[in-house]
Amino acid sequence: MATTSAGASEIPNARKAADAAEDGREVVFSVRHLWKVFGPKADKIPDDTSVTGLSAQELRERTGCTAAVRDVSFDVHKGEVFVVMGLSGSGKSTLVRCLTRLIEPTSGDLEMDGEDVRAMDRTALRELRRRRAAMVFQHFGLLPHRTVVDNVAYGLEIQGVGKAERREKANEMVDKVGLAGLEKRRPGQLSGGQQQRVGLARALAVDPEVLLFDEPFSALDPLIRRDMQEEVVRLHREEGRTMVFITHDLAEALRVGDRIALMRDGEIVQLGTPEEIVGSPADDYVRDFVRDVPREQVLTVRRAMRPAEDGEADQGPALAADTLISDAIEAVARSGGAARVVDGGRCLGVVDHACLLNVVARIDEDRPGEVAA
Ligand SMILES: Nc1ncnc2c1ncn2[C@@H]1O[C@H](COP(=O)(O)OP(=O)(O)OP(=O)(O)O)[C@@H](O)[C@H]1O
Repeated sequence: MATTSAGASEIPNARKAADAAEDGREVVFSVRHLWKVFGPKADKIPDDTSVTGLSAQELRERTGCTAAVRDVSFDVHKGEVFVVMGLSGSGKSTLVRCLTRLIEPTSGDLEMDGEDVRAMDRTALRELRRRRAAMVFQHFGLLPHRTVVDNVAYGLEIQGVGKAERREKANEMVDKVGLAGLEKRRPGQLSGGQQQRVGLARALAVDPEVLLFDEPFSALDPLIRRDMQEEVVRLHREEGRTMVFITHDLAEALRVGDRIALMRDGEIVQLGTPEEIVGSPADDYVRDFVRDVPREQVLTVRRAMRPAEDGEADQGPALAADTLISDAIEAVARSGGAARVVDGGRCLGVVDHACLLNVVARIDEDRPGEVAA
C-alpha cells in the first residue's frame, strides 16, 4: 500500500480510497465526498464553491453553518480496526454517526457492502444498526434493573431471538469479555471497566459485521483503559471483526488502529497506518500531533534500513521487516554490528546503530538534517 504522506491539499484520503480499490481488498464502508453541515440552508453549502474553500471559522461567520464533516472520502476495509482520531470538535462523532445515518449526511455517497446506505428505507436502516453495524457507546447504555446477562441478551431480545438461544449466546459473550461469575449482578454493582465490558459483550452478542466504538473508554481510569484497549486488540485478533473506533487519544489510536484517519475541522488531514502517520506526517499539524510519540515503539526496521554493502546481506542476525525499532536496537546492540532485514528469506537491507538512531532522532523526516527539539 502506498504511503499517505501527501500534503493536505492533495486530499490524501481520496487518494487512499482509490488505492484500496486497486489493491483488491474487500471494502465494508465506502465513503465519498461526504458532508454534514449544521445550520441554516445547510444543504446549499457543499455545492457552493464561494464558501467551500473557507476555513471553519470563516464559514461559520459568513453562513452561520458548521461543516462538521467536510468532503470526506475513505474506505473501511474488511477485518481492519479503522480509527477516527482528532481533537474535540473535529467531527469524529458526526462522521461515524453518519455511517449508519444516526446523523443524516448533507451530501455525498455512502455504501456498506456495496449497498447505498443513503437510499435505505427505515426497515433497512433498523436492520443496519441492529445487526450489521452495532455501536458501543462511551456511556454504556446499560439497563440498570437488568442483570449482566440480561443486558448482554438485550440486543438479541430486540431481534426476536428465543429465550434459550439468547441466554446461551449471552453467557458465551459474558465469558468472552472476562465477566464470568458476574452474570447475576446489576450494572450498579460493577466497576466502570466491567460495565464497559458488558456494553462490549452486548454489541458482540448480535454478531455484527462491524463494531462502531464511540470513545468507549474515555471515562475509564488509565489502567483499566489500557486493559480494555488490549481486550479490543485481543478480540480483534481472535475474530477479525471490522471495527471503527473513535478516539481523541493518540496513544489509544496507535495501540488499537490498523489505520488512522486524523481529522481536523471536519476534514481528514491524513489517513494511514500508525507507522505512516508517525513516520511521514502529512503536514505541520500532524507533525505537531505526533511529536511526543516514542517513535521506536511505532516505526519498524523497514523504515530505518539502508542497502546492504559487501557481504552484509549474508551475515548478522536476521530481523523481520515489521520488527519495531525498539526491538531491533536490542538485537543490533547484542550483535555488535548490522542486522539484516528480511522478508520471506529475501534480504531487503540492513540496519545498524546509526540508521536506528537516525529514525529515533527524526533525521529521516522530510526535513533532512534537522533534529526535532
Ligand atoms: N447538532 C449540532 N448542531 C450544530 N453543530 C453541531 C451539532 N453537532 C455537532 N456540531 C458541531 O460539529 C462539530 C463536530 O462535532 P463532533 O461532535 O462530531 O466532534 P467530535 O470530534 O466528535 O468532538 P468530541 O471529541 O468533543 O466528541 C463541532 O463544531 C460541533 O460543535
